[in-house]
Amino acid sequence: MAAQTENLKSIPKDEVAKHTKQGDLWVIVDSIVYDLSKFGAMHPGGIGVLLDPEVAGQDATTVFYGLHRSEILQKPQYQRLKIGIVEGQKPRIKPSLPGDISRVPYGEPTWLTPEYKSPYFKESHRALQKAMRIFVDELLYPDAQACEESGKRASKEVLQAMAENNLNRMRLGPGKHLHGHQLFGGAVKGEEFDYFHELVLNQEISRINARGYGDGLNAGMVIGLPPVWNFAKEPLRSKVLDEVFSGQKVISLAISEAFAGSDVAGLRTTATKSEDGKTWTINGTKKWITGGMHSDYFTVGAKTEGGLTVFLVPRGEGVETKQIKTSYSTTAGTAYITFDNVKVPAENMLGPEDGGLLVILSNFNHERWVMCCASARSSRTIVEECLKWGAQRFVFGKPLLAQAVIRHKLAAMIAKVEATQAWLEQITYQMCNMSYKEQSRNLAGQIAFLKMQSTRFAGEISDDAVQIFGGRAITRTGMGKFIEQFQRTQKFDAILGGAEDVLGDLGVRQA
Ligand code: HEM
Repeated sequence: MAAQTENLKSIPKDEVAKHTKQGDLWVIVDSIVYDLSKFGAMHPGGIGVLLDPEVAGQDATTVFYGLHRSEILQKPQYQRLKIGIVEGQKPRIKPSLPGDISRVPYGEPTWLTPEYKSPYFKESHRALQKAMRIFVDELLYPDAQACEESGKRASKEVLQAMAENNLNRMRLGPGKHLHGHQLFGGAVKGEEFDYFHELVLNQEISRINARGYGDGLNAGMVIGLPPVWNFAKEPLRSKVLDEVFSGQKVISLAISEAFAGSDVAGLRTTATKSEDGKTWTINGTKKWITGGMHSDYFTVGAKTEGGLTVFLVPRGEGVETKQIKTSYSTTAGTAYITFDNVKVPAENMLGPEDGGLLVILSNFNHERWVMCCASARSSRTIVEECLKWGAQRFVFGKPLLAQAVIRHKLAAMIAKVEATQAWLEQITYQMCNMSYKEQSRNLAGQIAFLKMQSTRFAGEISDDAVQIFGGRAITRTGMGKFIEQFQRTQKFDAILGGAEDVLGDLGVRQA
C-alpha cells in the first residue's frame, strides 16, 4: 500500500478544487486525490451526492468514512481512480494487511494485545495464530464472502489448502492423529498441539464473518468423524480417517430428525439386522444435517431392538439429500436426508449394538466447546465493528461515541465479550490438564453453562449492535454487513449442540 502512494504525483489542493463538475470531478479521501469523472455515473450512491459543494473538489474524508467500509478503497477496481496525493500531506489511515492484528481496543483477545500478558499462550500458539490469520485473510475470507452470497460450497482451492496444512486433522483436537505431522508448515508440532492451539484455530476461522460458510467448511466433520475415530474397527477406521483428513471425502453427523432434536431417545429412524447378522437395513429421515449436501459419509443414529445404535452410512443406493433453506446461506449444505432400505455391512457399526447413546454423547463436550470458541470470537468482531462505527459516524455534528447512550451499550458489550473469553480460556486450561474421562465428569456442566452464557450474550450484543447501526444492521452490503450477518445467524449457536435451556438444565442437574 505504501508503494502505491509513493508513485502518486503531488497535486496542490487548489488544483483539486477546480474539478467539481459531472465529467470532470475530483475528490480527496485521506490525502489521496480520486478522479471520479467517469466513475461518478456508476457510483452506487449516485452522482448527486458527489456533486455536493462540500464533496466535489474538496476533502471528503469524514463524509466518506461515515458511509463506506474502508476496505472499499483497497479493491483492485478502484485503484485506477487514484491520481495523486495532496501536496504536503500524508495518508493517516493505515489499511490493514493480511495477517495484521487489530489495533481497535478490544478488537483482539487480551493475549493478542501487546500490552497484556497471558499465562496460557506459548510461542507455538502465537506461531499458529500468525499462520492462521494470514490463511484466513488471504484465502478463507474472500472465498467465504463470495460463497455466503452465491450459496455455493467452499472452493476446491480452499478445501485442498485445508487438507495440505492438516487443518482437518487439527479440528478434531489434540491426539495421536496429529503426531508426526507438519501442522501449518511446521508452525506447531503434532505432539505439542493442545486445546489452546485448537482454540486459536477455531477463533481465527470465525473471523470470516460468514456463519453459513463456516458451518459448511467441514463443521460436519468435527462432529461426524469422532465416532469413527473412537469407535470404528480397522481397516474401516483408517480408510475413512485418511479420506476425510486428505479432503477426498466429506462426512457429517446425522442424528436430529423432524420428530426429535435434543430428545435423542425419540428418534424414529430404524436399523434392522439381517438373520445372518452381516447386514443392517436402515430406514428413516434426518433433518438439519449440516454439510449433508456435500457429504460422502453420514454418521447415523438409528433405533435398534434394545436401544440406539450408530452406523457409518456411505452415500449410495437409497440415500437421498435435499437442501434445506435455513436463515443462513446454502453454502452450509444443510440437508434433509432420507434412507430408504439402505444396506450397510455390520462392520460399519460404530460402538456397541444398542450402545449408541454413549457414542453420541461422548463428543458433546468438545462440540460445545468449539461452538463457544466461535461464538466468543464472532461477538468480539461485532464489538470491534461498533467501536469503529461509533468513531467514524458523525451525528448531530459529533461522532456517535460522543453520545452517552452509545457508550453505555458498548460498555455492556465489551464486558460480556471479555468475560466470555476469560471463562473460555480458563475451561480450556482445565481441558489441557484432564483426561477425556475427567473432562466428561468435571467439565460437562461448566461447558454447558459457558455455551448457554456465550450465546445469550451474543444475542444481547447483537441487539445492541443493531440499535447502534440502525438501518445498516439489516442491510447485507456496506458498513453494517457483519452486523446484519451476525443478527441473522447468531441464533444457530444457541440451538446447535444443545439449546440454551437444555444446557442450563444439564449443568444444574450435574451439580
Ligand atoms: C472515492 C471514491 C468512492 C468510491 C470508490 C465509492 C464507492 C462506493 C460503493 C462501492 C458504494 C456501495 C457501498 C455498499 O456496498 O453499500 C458506495 C455507496 C455510497 N457512496 Fe460512495 N464511493 C466513493 C466516494 C463517495 C463520496 C466522496 C461520497 C460522499 C457523499 C459517497 C457517497 C456514497 C453514498 C451516500 C453511498 C450510499 C451508502 C448507503 O447505501 O448506505 N461516495 N460508494
